[in-house]
Amino acid sequence: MTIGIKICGISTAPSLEACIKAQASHVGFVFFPKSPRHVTLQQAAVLGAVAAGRIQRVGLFVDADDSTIAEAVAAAKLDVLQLHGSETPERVAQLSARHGLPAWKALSVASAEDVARADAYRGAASMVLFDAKTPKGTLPGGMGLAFDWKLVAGYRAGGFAQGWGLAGGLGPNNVAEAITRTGAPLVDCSSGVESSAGVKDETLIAAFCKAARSPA
Ligand SMILES: O=C(O)c1ccccc1N[C@@H]1O[C@H](COP(=O)(O)O)[C@@H](O)[C@H]1O
Repeated sequence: MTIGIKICGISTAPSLEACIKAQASHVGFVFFPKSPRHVTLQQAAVLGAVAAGRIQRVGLFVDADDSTIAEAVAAAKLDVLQLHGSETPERVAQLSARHGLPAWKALSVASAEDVARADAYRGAASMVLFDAKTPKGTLPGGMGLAFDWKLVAGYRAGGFAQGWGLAGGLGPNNVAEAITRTGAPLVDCSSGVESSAGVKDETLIAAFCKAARSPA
């Protein structure tokens, strides 16, 4: 099985090139002003053009309004929407249909009940992305926090056309074990390949991608 690898929070051309060189499948551009990884429309347009046809471009949004999403899709020529807030199944389906793009729904997980919430998104989202629950008042992701992988081990993603993904606290040192223990077909990493918040490290990007293709 070819593992999907998404590196999120790309905001510079060198880090984008590092993802392509390391053969990641997706890069994420964060359209959430509270994030240290937020990109402007101008940055997104440049990065989106460089990425075109070389790697899939994912736009990350947190309960964003229609115009924010429409402007980002147009600027970066996004291939995928990643909805990382409290978007309902109806909102996910509406955005996917409006933009003609697959939509990934991120769900924060701390219990089996949180994982079961994915059922409501079958047929609406093309993928469910399980991430750790973060403390109140902090970012809803990108915090380097992991959850108990046992909760999603062997997850059956029927009804999600693109399957499912694992995020939260992944890095070069634990991604192989995470894949082996959960069977996740896609892994997503942001802070685990950074030297400081929002600053990607090209060596860590390469190490993460290599480790993800070498299950423990
Ligand atoms: O990366 C961010 O800044 C971010 C902000 C708001 C929501 C999600 C965000 N990132 C996503 O969070 C997960 C886990 O990140 P990490 O690897 O634990 O740092 C990942 O899906 C990112 O896409």
